[in-house]
Amino acid sequence: MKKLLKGARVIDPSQNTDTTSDVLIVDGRIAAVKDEIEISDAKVIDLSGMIVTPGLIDIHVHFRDPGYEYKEDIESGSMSAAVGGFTAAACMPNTKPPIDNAALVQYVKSKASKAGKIKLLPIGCVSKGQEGKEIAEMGDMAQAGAVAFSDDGKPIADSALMRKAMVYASMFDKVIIDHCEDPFLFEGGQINEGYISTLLGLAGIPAAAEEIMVARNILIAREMGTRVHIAHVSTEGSLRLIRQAKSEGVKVSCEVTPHHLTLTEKAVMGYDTNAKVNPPLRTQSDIDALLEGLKDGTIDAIATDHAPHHMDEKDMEFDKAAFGMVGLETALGVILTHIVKEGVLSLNAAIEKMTSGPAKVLGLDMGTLKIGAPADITVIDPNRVWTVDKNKFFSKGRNTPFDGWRLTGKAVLTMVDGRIVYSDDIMHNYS
Ligand SMILES: NC(=O)N[C@@H](CC(=O)O)C(=O)O
Ligand SMILES: [Zn+2]
Ligand SMILES: [Zn+2]
Repeated sequence: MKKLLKGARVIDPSQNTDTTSDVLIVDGRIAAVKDEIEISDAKVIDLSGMIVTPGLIDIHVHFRDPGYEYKEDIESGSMSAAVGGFTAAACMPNTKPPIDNAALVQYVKSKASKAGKIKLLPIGCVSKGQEGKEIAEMGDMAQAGAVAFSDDGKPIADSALMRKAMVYASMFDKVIIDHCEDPFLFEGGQINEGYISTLLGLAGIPAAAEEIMVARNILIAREMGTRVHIAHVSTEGSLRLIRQAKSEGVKVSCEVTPHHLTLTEKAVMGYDTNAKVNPPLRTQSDIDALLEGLKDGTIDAIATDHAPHHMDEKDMEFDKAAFGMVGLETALGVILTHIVKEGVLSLNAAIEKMTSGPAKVLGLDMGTLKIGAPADITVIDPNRVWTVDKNKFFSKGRNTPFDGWRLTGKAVLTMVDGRIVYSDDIMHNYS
C-alpha cells in the first residue's frame, strides 16, 4: 500500500532539511521526499499547512506493566504516546516485578507488539530486583532487545556498582541512564529545598542531592572512558557540570522534561500533589539554566518521564502522595507553546531534541526521514489552539499540572511503519 503525504512543511533535523515537499511511503518505508510527486496508485493525504517530522521519540516513560496496570498498561501507555505524536518510547523497568531479565524484556516487547501502536523500547534494570546490590543479567537483556539500563525511580547509590555497570554496559554498546539522587541528602524530601519548602513546612530536596550524583557519574565515565546518561536533569549546577564534562570530552548526555522547563517550585503552593515530582520542580534560575542548556546543546533530548499514578495515590496528604506526573499527551504542545513560540529554540531544534537527539542517546538508527527508513512520522498542526483536559487523556493517569493550559500546536496524525496509529478529528477521513 502506498501513501502520499502532500504539501506539508517537512522538517528532518537528522538531515538538516526543512522544505515544502511530498512524502511517498511504500511498504511502510520512506520511498521519496521531494517536490510534487505524482503517482496514481497511492492514497493521498493532503497536509498543506501541516508539519511533517520524523516520529517523536520519548526516551523516558513509565508504562507500569507488569504489576501496576491500574496506573497504566502497555496498551493505554502506547495509545497515550501515539496521541501525543510519539512513535517510539523507551520504558523504565521499575515495574512489579522489575524488568531485570530477558524473559521480562520479551514480555514488554510482545505486549507492545500486540498493542500494535508505537515502538516500545524496553530499558532493563541495572541491578537485580532494582535492589542496588548485584548487577542484573544485562547481556541477556541486551540480546532480548533492551536498549539501555537504568534503576530509575532510584539512583544507583553504590559507586562501585555504577562503575561496574558502566563498563559492563559498554561491552554491549549500551548506555546506563541514572536517576541522580544522593539518598542521604534526599531522605524524606518532598519538594525543592528553599523558600517554598520552608513556607509550606515540607522537607526539602537540595540541589546538591542531584548534583553530587551527576558529578560522581561524570568522574566514573571520565575514568573508565564509558558513557552515562543523566535522566531528568533539573538544576543549574547539574547543567554546569555536564557542560564542563562535555567540553572535556567525557561521554555524558542528558535529558530534560517539559515540566522542569516550564514550572517552578511555586506550582506546589496550595499543596498541589500534581506538582509533586522527582526530581522536584526547582526555581526560575534553574529553568533559565535549563533553557540555556537546550540552546547550547548541553541537553541532548527532551523526555517526558511520563509517570502515571492512580488518583488515590495523589489525593492524599502531600508527604504521602506519589512522585510523578503524566506527560505524553502534553509534551509537544507545551514545548511548541512555551519553548518554540517563546523563541528559546527554533522549531527545528525542538524537533531535533524529540527525534534524532534521543535516538542518538540510545544509539538507535531512528528519528529520521531518510530514504529507506521506516515511515515513523508525526504530523503536527502548528496553529491548532487547544486546551488540556486531563479527563480526555488516553493515559490512565490524570496526574498532570498542565490541566486547563491553552496550548498552540498538536500532533494530528501519527504513523508507525507507514500505518496510521492515531488521527485527530480533522484527519479522520484518512484513517
Ligand atoms: N519521576 C517521578 O516522580 N516518578 C517516577 C520515578 C522516576 O522517574 O524517578 C515514577 O516511576 O513514578
Ligand atoms: Zn527518575
Ligand atoms: Zn522516571
